[in-house]
Amino acid sequence: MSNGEDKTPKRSIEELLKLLSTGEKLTETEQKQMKDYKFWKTQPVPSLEEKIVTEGPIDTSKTPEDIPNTPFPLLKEFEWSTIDIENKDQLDEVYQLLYEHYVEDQDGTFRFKYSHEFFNWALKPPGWTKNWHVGVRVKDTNKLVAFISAIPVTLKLNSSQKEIPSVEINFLVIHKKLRNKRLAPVLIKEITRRVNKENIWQALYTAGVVLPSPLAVSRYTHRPINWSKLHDVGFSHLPANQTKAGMLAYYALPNTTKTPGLRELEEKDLDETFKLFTEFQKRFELIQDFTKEEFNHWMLGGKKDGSKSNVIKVYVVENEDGKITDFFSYYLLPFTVLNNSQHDELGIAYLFYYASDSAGKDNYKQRLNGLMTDALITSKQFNVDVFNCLSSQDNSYFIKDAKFGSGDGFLNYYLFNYRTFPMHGGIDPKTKEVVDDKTSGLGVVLL
Ligand SMILES: CCCCCCCCCCCCCC(=O)SCCNC(=O)CCNC(=O)[C@H](O)C(C)(C)COP(=O)(O)OP(=O)(O)OC[C@H]1O[C@@H](n2cnc3c(N)ncnc32)[C@H](O)[C@@H]1OP(=O)(O)O
Repeated sequence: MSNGEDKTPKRSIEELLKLLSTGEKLTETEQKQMKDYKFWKTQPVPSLEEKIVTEGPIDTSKTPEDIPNTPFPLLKEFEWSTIDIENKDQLDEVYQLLYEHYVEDQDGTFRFKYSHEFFNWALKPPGWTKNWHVGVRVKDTNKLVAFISAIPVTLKLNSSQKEIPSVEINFLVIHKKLRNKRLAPVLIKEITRRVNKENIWQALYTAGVVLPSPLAVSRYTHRPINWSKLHDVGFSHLPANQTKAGMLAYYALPNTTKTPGLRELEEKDLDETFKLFTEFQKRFELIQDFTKEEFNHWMLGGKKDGSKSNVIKVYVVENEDGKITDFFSYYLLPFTVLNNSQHDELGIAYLFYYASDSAGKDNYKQRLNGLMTDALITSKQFNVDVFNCLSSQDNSYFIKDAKFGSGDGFLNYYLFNYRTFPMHGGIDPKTKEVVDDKTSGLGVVLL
């Protein structure tokens, strides 16, 4: 390290990704056996060693009437609190809890910089209900110390073409001081109760930790956009045989996009883009079966007043005949950087949904590479420093060529109360390396 450089310990970019995958270590958790999952072994999920022979729901015995009307008991110091995220103060409390406790960063240097706009997008898709934004408070002080959320989704498995009314579970968080006290199972049971009461029996969720039992595993990859800033904040180290100038040159991107007809999505494009997307999604084994209304929500960032979203960015390609042939989208969720003299924020983009009518054709790989390079280029104007994507979807067609590097964070995908055959998550099951040019089974993107 040269004189005058920041004293922040240098983290490899791999460690950044680990951080983004909520800091779980695969090797430790992998060793845990089914009998050790005291909570999960009681739940309707496939066990770790189970060979799936038929797909379908696990427990079909219950009806909403069988489900208790009252919340699960909590220790007497705590109480349940349904969070009204339309109330600014309550939304602030969720923000604060996630800001301080969601990311497992040992020295507390990096934190997700959520915004109200982000939550309005993530937690309020069509059909959302306040009842599924579940908090736990300390009775004495009213302090919010835990949270879990569900949003309604319809899932579809290519194998059966069956629609599965479900929820997506996300933003499970417990205050650091209340960890390892078995509160997570109580939160999970309570959200299950609330969802079951609405006659929904399946859920999709992802986690860095290995639980019984992942239906697929994918890997985080990241593409430096502003390498020198990543280096400044300690995310990227300089490889021994490289110079800073060499790294900058390697990751340099043009200022203008290359795909003819590429432009930002406008509301008038939504119908056509939705059709293109729905067709494209048939490639994958597990998808969210979006309604038009849901698609509009996710693409417009939940904005109803026609103003532009600061969270989700969507671009379409319109050909010479005025037809939408491709689109891509990514969302922005920056990190706040603490204790750094040069930077207080790190811009991070996450690849979201995309589609191309060249899928399955000879030029598909080339087309996708062009589109993703354009995605990287467009992201510069939103101060993105690193662009992330998983090895899911068709991402292995461009990850390597577009200079995404593999992180050591992995993301496990789970279905609650449903058995499916294992799906390809874009990595080699043995080496865990991102494969080349192979459609994964995963057509779902969770925030
Ligand atoms: C039909 C409707 C169904 C709806 C529900 C569907 C299921 C939804 C499932 C939730 C999907 C969430 C999706 C996301 O949001 S994934 C993001 C999770 N959040 C974080 O990583 C933020 C930082 N960490 C924390 O806040 C805590 O460490 C959490 C809250 C994660 C655990 O708190 P804590 O560390 O204090 O532990 P405990 O003593 O209370 O409890 C220990 C038990 O909890 C099991 N555990 C640990 N981590 C997870 C995890 N990420 N998913 C599921 N289970 C998990 C663990 O194996 C053990 O069970 P078992 O090993 O003994 O069996």
